[in-house]
Amino acid sequence: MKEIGSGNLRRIVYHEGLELLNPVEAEQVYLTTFYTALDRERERTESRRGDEQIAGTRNAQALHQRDGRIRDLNARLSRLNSAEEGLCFGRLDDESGEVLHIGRIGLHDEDYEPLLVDWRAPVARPFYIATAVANHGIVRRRHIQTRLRQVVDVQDEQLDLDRTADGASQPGGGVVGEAVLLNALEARRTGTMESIVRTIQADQDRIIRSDLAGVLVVQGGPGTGKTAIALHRAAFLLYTHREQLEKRGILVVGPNPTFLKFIGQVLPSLGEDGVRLVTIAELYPGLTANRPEPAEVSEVKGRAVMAEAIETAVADRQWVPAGPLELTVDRTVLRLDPSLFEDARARARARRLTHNQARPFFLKDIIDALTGQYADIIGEDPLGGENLLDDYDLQELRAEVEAEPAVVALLDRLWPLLTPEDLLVDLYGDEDRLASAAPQLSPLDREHLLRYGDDWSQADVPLLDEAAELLGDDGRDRARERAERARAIAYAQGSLDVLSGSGSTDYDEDDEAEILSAKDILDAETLAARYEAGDDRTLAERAAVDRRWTYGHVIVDEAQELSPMAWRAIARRCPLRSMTLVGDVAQTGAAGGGTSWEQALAPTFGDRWRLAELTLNYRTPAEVMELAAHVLSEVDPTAEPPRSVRSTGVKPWHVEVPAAEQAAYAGKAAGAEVQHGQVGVITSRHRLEIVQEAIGGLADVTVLTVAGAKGLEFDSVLVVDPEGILVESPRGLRDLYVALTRCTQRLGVIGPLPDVLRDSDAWEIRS
Ligand SMILES: Nc1ncnc2c1ncn2[C@@H]1O[C@H](COP(=O)(O)OP(=O)(O)OP(=O)(O)O)[C@@H](O)[C@H]1O
Repeated sequence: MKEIGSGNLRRIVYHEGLELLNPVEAEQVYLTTFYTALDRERERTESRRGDEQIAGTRNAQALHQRDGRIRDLNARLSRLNSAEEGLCFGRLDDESGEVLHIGRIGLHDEDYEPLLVDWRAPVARPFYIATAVANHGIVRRRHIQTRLRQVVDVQDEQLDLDRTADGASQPGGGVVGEAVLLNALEARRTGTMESIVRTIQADQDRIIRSDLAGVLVVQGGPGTGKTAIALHRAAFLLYTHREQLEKRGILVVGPNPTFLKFIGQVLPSLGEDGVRLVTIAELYPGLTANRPEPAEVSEVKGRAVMAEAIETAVADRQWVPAGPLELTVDRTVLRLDPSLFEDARARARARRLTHNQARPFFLKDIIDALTGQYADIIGEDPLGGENLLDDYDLQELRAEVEAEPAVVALLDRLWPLLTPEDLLVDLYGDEDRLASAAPQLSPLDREHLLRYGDDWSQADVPLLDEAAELLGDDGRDRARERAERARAIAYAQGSLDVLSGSGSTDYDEDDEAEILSAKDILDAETLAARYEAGDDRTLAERAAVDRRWTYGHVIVDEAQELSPMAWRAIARRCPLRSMTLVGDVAQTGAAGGGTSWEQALAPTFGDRWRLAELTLNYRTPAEVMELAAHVLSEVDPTAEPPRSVRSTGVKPWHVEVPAAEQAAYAGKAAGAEVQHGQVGVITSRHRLEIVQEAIGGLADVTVLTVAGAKGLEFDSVLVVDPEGILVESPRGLRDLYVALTRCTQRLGVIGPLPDVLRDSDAWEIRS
């Protein structure tokens, strides 16, 4: 598509006399033109794809290029399809009367002149940031509301202070497109997050368009749009740096699977794939890490000292016996001194390889020594002459030593081949090993780690990852490479079959020389290249099975929850350190999470990160935020609560019911609240089951603990047993703050009020 020059708005005049129409009718004319262009582009793309699919070629390289083109066309088609809903939503008029329409994607007319501008293009930016004071040359911003392919409303903001326009409003309240924004915020929630592309605010836009390079931390209170921004930033970065990011992709890390489901549709609705959404538990391929464990255990596992503990645990597996050892090979007794092992270990370690990579070098040293000693004994010349064995004999002896079970067992004890899982199972299962590897931990902390079994919790994942780095290839990676190679061969073979089966296809004489031959198929390098081109898995699928996959950009949501060990695992996935980390240190629930960004990030990133802050709350009504602010001031007296952009006029309600009746009351109240939309019932961990039973699968009602509710939102929220939430975790106050700030409209609290909320007259008291 033709690029539009920054700040140089094109005049687009399609129909004479448009200005005589009312704004809705005038915009309808434009909109119809855009949809015509969209349909045309779709048809063109479909027909190009059809042509590619039936095109015959006998040239192997051309075949692969064709597959690549089909993939690109598919991506283009899904982008076009995703733009159907709300294709155009804005218009800018500049001082010279030029007009620019902003949409979900860019479109051009038959002459390749720009028609509709992608919201991410630089020229679209004034739509989000222009104000009457700094208008970027724009005199009017128009918000266009559509349903299906019809314009239903337009709202104008006059940005030229000298002009007066009929029906045009001045931007107010510090927000852009106030009426449209408030409409969006008032709308009932659907249970999944939606794109905010129509109403991104100026401070959010600055973050979305911030440079790709470096670590950007976005701190903002509840509802300030951090998640929404992080996802739109991913879409922006993919658009702006497509070449760079398409190959490596973007990783989005979220707190739990429910949250990932909640946000999962935003990027596809913006026409973007190439993004992998995961929880920390999924970072380590081939493992399900869902074993629940007490918070204090996870906290110990997340501490930075565990990196040293893992390193020492690996070193401890490179064992040197305290005294001399004797081994018998074919009735010959060999005596081995500890210094032999020490020297071999020092030489192997000096190679600076991973444990498994260094192993063969260590083994070779020991076997050389054993074979030498063995040969000295059995080849000794009784007459005192030179050793009687020749090279052939020595080789035989060496083979004998290598095969000797006692030698194999000894070598496995001295320097075993280890998987990360082996290392951790052995470490957790042995008090002495733990004491040796983690002397920095107290006996109680080590007791927390002590366990038998090989199932895993989320907090184990960063430790397994750490171990994998130090141990290196344990043979599984090679097995994976072999499997990939087998896929490549199958792919090449498939191509060959297609070629040999398509004898009737026309082809150039020149192509003949390049016909895939058996020799080509056996060429590993060619195969690898072809495999890349022929791999039809999505980027997310390829990245998911490869622990060492590194991404072009990493986004972490609810980043305050990550432990130092989790940060190390994340940083490994992005050596370029191009990251966006969004969160709120006042909402930290995990015992090992951070309560200040400096403290959380220093061990991994030092001070090499930049901070952006958000202060407006788009979710929680002012009436609810006023209450939540009491809790925040207990969490951190210096923290400023985010300012709600709207109030609903509805007071939060509270009812004091005895503990035994709270669940039943919640069931009744939830039944009444569903008339207002999606209901979230948030309760303490120990009341979860009983409240779930009382709700009994009511449609549009979700029962969760605070940890499960992180990042989510509902039209109405019922907080059941606030005291329980407060006392059952050392971060109880922060948990209560999170629970109170999940609603977009209405809040009810069931159970005795904690002191921090008691004195407020913001409540409607129910009996
Ligand atoms: N510019 C905007 N236009 C419309 N809606 C917005 C805008 N910014 C935020 N929102 C809405 O506000 C709500 C809160 O946004 P989001 O969940 O991204 O906030 P958050 O900062 O991640 O919150 P929390 O920290 O509480 O999880 C969402 O419904 C989101 O769509």
